[in-house]
Formats: sequence, C-alpha cells, structure tokens
Amino acid sequence: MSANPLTRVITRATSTPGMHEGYMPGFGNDFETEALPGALPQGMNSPQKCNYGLYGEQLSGTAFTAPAHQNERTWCYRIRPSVQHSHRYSRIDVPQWKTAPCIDPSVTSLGQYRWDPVVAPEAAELTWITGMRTMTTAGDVNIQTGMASHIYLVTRSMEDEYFFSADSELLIVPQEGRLRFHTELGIIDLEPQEIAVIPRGLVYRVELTEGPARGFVCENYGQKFELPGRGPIGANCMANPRDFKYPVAAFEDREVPTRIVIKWCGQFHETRTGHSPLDVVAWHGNYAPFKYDLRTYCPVGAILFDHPDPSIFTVLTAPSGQEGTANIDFVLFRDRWMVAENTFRPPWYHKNVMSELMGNIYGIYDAKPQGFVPGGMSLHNCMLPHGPDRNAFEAASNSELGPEKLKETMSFMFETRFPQHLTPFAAEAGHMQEDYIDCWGSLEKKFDGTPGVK
Ligand SMILES: O=C(O)Cc1cc(O)ccc1O
Ligand SMILES: [Fe+2]
Repeated sequence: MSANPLTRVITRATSTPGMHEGYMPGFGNDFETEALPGALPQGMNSPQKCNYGLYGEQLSGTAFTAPAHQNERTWCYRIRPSVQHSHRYSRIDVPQWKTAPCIDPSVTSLGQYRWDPVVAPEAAELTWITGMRTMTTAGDVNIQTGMASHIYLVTRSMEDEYFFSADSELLIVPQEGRLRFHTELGIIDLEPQEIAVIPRGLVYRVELTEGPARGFVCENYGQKFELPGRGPIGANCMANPRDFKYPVAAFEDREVPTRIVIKWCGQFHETRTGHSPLDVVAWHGNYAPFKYDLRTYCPVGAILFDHPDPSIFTVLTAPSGQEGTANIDFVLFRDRWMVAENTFRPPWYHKNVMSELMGNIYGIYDAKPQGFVPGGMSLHNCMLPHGPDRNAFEAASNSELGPEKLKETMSFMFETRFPQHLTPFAAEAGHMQEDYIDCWGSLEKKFDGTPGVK
C-alpha cells in the first residue's frame, strides 16, 4: 500500500471462532461484523453519537415494506456518509457496456449463435469498467426487469477508482485469472469455479490479483437472486446455504483524489472526491455481497432413466413476479455421474420460451463435444431449436450405457424469460462462429417407414 501517512487500510477483522477466515457463512443471513472493536452499535441502529465518530447509514436493497422474507437492508458505520463521496456528476462514455432496451435494427438476434473466447488485445489496459463487453440484453432497465450478459476482460486494477451500479446486481462467473473485489462491506477474492454476487448500489473497486482475467457477468435489473425452492428434494442438496460466504468488515481510510463511476439507467457518470468511499468500519444486516464455490454444488439427477429438465441444476434464481418463470435462472452443468438406463443421456432437442445463454468455464460440454470451448458462449434464443450436435447424438445413441462420470467439465446457463438481443459487439465480433448452425446439418434421416430401432 502507498506510504501516504493518511492512508490506513484495514483489510481483515480479527476472526471470530467458527468464522471462515475473512468470510461469514450462510445465504441471506443477518450478519454483524466490525473491523475495529466496539465500532458496531449494539441493541440499536442510530445512537446519538456512534463510536469512533462514525456516521450511521442505511443501505436499502428492497423497499422498506417488502415482505419480511425478502426484506434486505444493511446498516453501515462509516468514516464519512456517502453524500460526501459524491459531488457533481458528469456524463462519461463506456461504449461497450450496453443496457436494455438496446435493440439495434441492423442486428439480427433471431438465431442460434456461438462465440469463441474473446481475447484481450495485447497491451490493452482494461479495467472492470472499460473491459466489460456486453453480448446480450433483455427486458428494460427502466422498469427493473430483465438482464444483460457480458464478458469481462481485465488486464489492470482500478486505482483510486470505484464503481457502483444503481441498475443491477452483478453475478460474476470467472473463467481465467483472479480478481479481488474491495467492497464497502469487505473483501472478496474470486477465482474460476467460484461465483460472486455484488448487490445493486454497493461501491467497490476491482483489483487484478492474477491476470489477465476473463469471465462472464449476468447483470440482473430485476428482483434479487435467491436460492430456488427445492420442492420434494427436501432440505439438502443443490446449493446449500452455508456454502455462501459473506465478507467481514474491512475499510480504507485513504485521503487521495478519487473517481467514482456510477451506472444509472444505462448511462455512466463520474464524480470526484478526495477520499476512498470504502470507509465502512462496521456493518450489520442482510444486504451484502457474497461468493460461492461452484464445487460445493451438490447435483441431483436421474438415477434410473430419462434426462430431467435442467432446472434441477439451478444454483440461484431471480424471480420475475410470475411464479416459476424467472427473470434469470443461473444453472450449473458440473462434473457428475450419468447412470440412467436405456436413455439418451445428453440434453434432448429443445425449443424453449425462455432464452438460454450458455458459457463454458472449463472442459467439454456433453451436448457439444466440439466448438463450445472454455471461455466461449452460445445463445439459443426464445423458441429457437437447439440440442446435441451430430457427434454427440451419434455417440450417445450408440454407446454402451454403464455408469459414466462426466469428468472435468463446468458450464453454466443464464436463462431468462425475455428474448435476448445481441449487441453489435456480439453480432459483428470476429469471435462469432458463422458456421455454428451447421453443427446440426449432418444429422441423418434414419426413418425409413419400417419399425424397429435404427
Ligand atoms: O444444452 C443446452 O442448450 C441446455 C439444455 C440442457 C439440458 O439438460 C436440457 C436441455 C437443454 O437445452
Ligand atoms: Fe434448452
């Protein structure tokens, strides 16, 4: 850290017995954490004077009157109130980060699309903000509905620069490299096979700890991600609440020229101030960022026959207001055993009212042994057919069916009820595979009118 005598950075609170180092477990818990002893008021939120001369401030993530099981807010005790972190706002351009509605008449979104991994240009200086590349948008940010999918390419840390999105919470899926999210509520280290969710309105900066870094982002304009109901599966398996980790309080007491970038209704603005906004010394509440290790996801699947709907692999779901029809489902295809008898085991052929955007984190995805590679993406838009390519179909229809482990594989899907619109970047990029649709072209006609298995 800099030698500036006014700079004091407390990165970790002393850990409490039972606490995961630097993190607190439990999805949606009501947490309390302090980076200095006694900084957190006890038994009340707004004492006349806070300890250490801190200011109390509430961050409301849901309407005050949201039902109790959805109500989220966090009380922060900070060196300065947030009003001092924002002065005049001026508009800036972040041309590659798009927001719905973003329908370019010259772009065709109807189609099945697949992309090779995007690579950061040599010598490019890309931060979390300038390295964001929007692939698709859906819905409308102004009515807090829908989503966007992005690829991030980060080659440089944000320095004395901070960001928040008033538009969205961000679900981050790293694919290469490591990032450290320094947030108002603490620090999250993130690497491939983990995900993080940064809530709407939370200020943070992103440090590159191993680069270059690449990954996927789902920007959720709507109701927050929550754990899906497990129904008859019961109280365990899929994503278990204890595996979600929330950071302990950490703060920066740093007096340097600082820039804060704000995403608000699809527009970007900057404001300048003289100190770090990450000055929350203690907090309590349930509106907070978290990370989750995808390797702790316990998949439940077919143990006799047939291929269930991929919704059994839902890690998180963001409701849309219509029951069972998500604004976004985040679905994980991880390594697992395949044991189903007399079954075509890969994903079946499909047309879906929901639109399916997939990304490959690593390994081979069973429906697409070729072409869908780590770092790559695909889109099967609303009601457009998709399914295994010819190689996958032939192999799965003819193989001897014993227990088989799908090894070393991790892909995911952002599935939304809204049609996804391609950005010009997605439609024109050199990384689009023009021949993707041909992967089904050579599927044979086997029907010849005579009965029997062909
Ligand atoms: O491979 C896909 O595109 C996603 C998918 C997964 C699955 O298990 C069933 C159907 C489906 O479309
Ligand atoms: Fe599908």
